[in-house]
Amino acid sequence: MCGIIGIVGQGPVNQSLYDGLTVLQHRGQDAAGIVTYHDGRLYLRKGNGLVRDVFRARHMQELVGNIGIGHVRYPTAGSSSSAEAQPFYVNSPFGITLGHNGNLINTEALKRELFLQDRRHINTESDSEVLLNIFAQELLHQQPLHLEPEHVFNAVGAVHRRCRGAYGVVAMINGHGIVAFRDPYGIRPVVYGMRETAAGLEYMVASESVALDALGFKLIRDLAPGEAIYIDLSGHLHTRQCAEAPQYSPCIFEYVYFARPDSIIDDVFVHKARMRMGDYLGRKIMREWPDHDIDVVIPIPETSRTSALELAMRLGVKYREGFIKNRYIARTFIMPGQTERKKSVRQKLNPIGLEFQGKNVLLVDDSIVRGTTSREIVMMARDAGARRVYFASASPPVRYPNVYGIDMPAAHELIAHGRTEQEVCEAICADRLIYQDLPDLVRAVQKGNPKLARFDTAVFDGDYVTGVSPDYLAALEQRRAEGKIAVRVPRQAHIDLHNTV
Ligand SMILES: O=P(O)(O)OC[C@H]1O[C@H](OP(=O)(O)OP(=O)(O)O)[C@H](O)[C@@H]1O
Ligand SMILES: NC(=O)CC[C@H](N)C(=O)O
Ligand SMILES: [Mg+2]
Repeated sequence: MCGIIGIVGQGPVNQSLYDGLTVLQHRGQDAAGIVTYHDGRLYLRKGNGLVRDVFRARHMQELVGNIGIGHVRYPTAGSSSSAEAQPFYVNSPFGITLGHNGNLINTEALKRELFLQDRRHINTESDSEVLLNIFAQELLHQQPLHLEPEHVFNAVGAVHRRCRGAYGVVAMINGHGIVAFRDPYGIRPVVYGMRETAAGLEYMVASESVALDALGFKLIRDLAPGEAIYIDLSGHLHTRQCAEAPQYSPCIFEYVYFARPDSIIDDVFVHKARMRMGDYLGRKIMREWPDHDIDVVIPIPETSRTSALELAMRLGVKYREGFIKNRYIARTFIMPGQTERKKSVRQKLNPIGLEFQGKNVLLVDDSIVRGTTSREIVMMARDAGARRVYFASASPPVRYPNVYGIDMPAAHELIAHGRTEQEVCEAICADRLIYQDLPDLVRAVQKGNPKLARFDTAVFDGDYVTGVSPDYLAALEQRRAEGKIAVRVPRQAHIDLHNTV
């Protein structure tokens, strides 16, 4: 899950882009990038690391201009190499830079087309570079001498026809403006807003509303699935539905884990959705285990806190922050590489012994994916003296790969794949395991916006909104096993094509 941002301002945007990216950091920790435009030139800085590590004062000073875009990356294609950090750049037509959140599922076919039909060279394994070139090629097809919104929207329409998969995109067209769009299913989120300044109105697009809040922008609305927004250099805003048959199906995992709780996505407060997840899970426990002997509910920080508190209230059981999180360790799940993830769980969380000693504890997490966290944490609870360790997951068993921008392309990595709930319980060494039911998860989100008739719930039920062939999934599994997807590349051990130092 990456984070994207774009600002058309009335003054320098470098600091606002930087600040916005730090607020979106939870969506991608592996690489970050900003590109600005000033007086006919683009200024790009990108590299591996957290936002605070990638941009030094000397870079910030060089990122001049009143318009720019930014990206934080969590790789789901190619490798973690800085050559695949975003925004990507292509020089024709106009000079376009692009940041992408999501994942394409027809990358290889598009890459072939780009070469055979358009003689375009793709220099990395990143699907985002392919997406950029498709957009660029389609813009070129419009043969625009003077770029009009019409041309931009036609190009986005063609992207929708050619690209399959998930994409929330922000792109900057040199000398013209910023365009953002969402795939026809709206799998990945994109919002936009505005800020009034003494010099005039400024516009911003971002993956999550929390980035707008932090910069003092007022949320206008989400982009609809398939819709594009184009803000030109003089600050005029244009929007257009560019897809032929858009169908709202946002990714439900944004609500479970990815998004910040203080964001509003597709008119649903993430915080409230998580509260309802906790409440519904509490009701399930009361239904199925009315004579439970839980003494205390303990969340596994960070994300499960919201749902765990509601769950405890529903059960009428004490809620205690029994694990303390080291605030300097980042999110574990989005780290590339299982060794790094595993090590981080223990570094990140430490139990407060007295909350566990002699008690039957119910540990609550938002999800169990690979089981890295739950396995370790159950053991830590036992080591801390718990009598019985029960585990509850605010989402259902994750049994199927994700192909839309979450790095779980292979079913064999998922602890619940091919296992019954009882077998997962045994695998994580818990005394009892309770999962949320899928209809309850859907209800928890949908209650915030009843107009959302469908979600992408593929990781739970294998129903992919874009359709995915078994062959494609088998090939992914194979490529992952060969270490070819989101591969961890040692930092500094590569050479890349374009980057400012
Ligand atoms: O079963 P797993 O493969 O371990 O994945 C699931 C865990 O990973 C995430 O936590 P993470 O540490 O990434 O972020 P958080 O601090 O926001 O909870 C998520 O909240 C679960 O705790
Ligand atoms: N998580 C994402 O959104 C990843 C974007 C893109 N597929 C990449 O790997 O860079
Ligand atoms: Mg967690």
